[in-house]
Amino acid sequence: MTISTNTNGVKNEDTTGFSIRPDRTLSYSQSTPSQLCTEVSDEEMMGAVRTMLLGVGEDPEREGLLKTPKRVAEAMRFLTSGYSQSLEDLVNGAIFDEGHEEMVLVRDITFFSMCEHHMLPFMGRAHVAYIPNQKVIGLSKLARIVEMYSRRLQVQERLTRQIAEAVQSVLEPQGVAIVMEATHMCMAMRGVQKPGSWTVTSAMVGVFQDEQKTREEFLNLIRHQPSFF
Ligand SMILES: Nc1nc2c(ncn2[C@@H]2O[C@H](COP(=O)(O)OP(=O)(O)OP(=O)(O)O)[C@@H](O)[C@H]2O)c(=O)[nH]1
Ligand SMILES: [Zn+2]
Repeated sequence: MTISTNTNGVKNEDTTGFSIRPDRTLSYSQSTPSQLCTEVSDEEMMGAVRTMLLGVGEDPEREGLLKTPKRVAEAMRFLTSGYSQSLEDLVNGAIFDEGHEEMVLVRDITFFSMCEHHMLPFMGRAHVAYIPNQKVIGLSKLARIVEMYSRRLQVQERLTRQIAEAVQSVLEPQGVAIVMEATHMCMAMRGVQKPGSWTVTSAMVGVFQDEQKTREEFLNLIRHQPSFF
């Protein structure tokens, strides 16, 4: 099976050549540098924030900034907490043998991540679909998978692919389809300064890649706006 990842469109050409083999579903991109995280103490992280405050010409001793290093260190720990989670713990055995073989789609899963180039946020919505091979997964677990990989330093393409790989590895379904739509603060607040631009990435596995009809059904379902909220 091959995952195709595309930017600025949801067409399905295989642009990456990335492939999942049964013997390496947890490839490098799934690995977590959690050991590195624990080697740096909170005090060291706070010291680095203090240095940054000095670097931007601020006075870390002024009242409003006294607790800022601690707050920033805590915020960074939270925003990267996905490094210390595992897929197995997250799924918690919530896989059910339902004999279901039709598409399951959880759409509009909001996510917040941080770009690894600038450590600035990018955020948007993820749409996660799969076609079961008898087994289904607890719906919230799909959102939790999105959350775990989002809470790391990322590029959107890798994030999209990791979610697809994760669903594939825990369920072994007939296919997985992911579309992520995000806006990047490093492109909005700084640099090229283009607020309002959206980046769309997709990853298609199995039948979603092989069968145009299945892919189109998925793309149609995420186009329609649900009306409840
Ligand atoms: N493909 C991809 N690029 C990203 C993502 N997040 C940020 N980038 C880009 O990473 C690139 C880094 O480019 P550099 O030239 O090294 O850094 P820079 O000088 O800060 O670039 P500018 O943002 O153009 O000012 C920029 O083009 C960003 O838009 C992402 O998720 N995917
Ligand atoms: Zn960036």
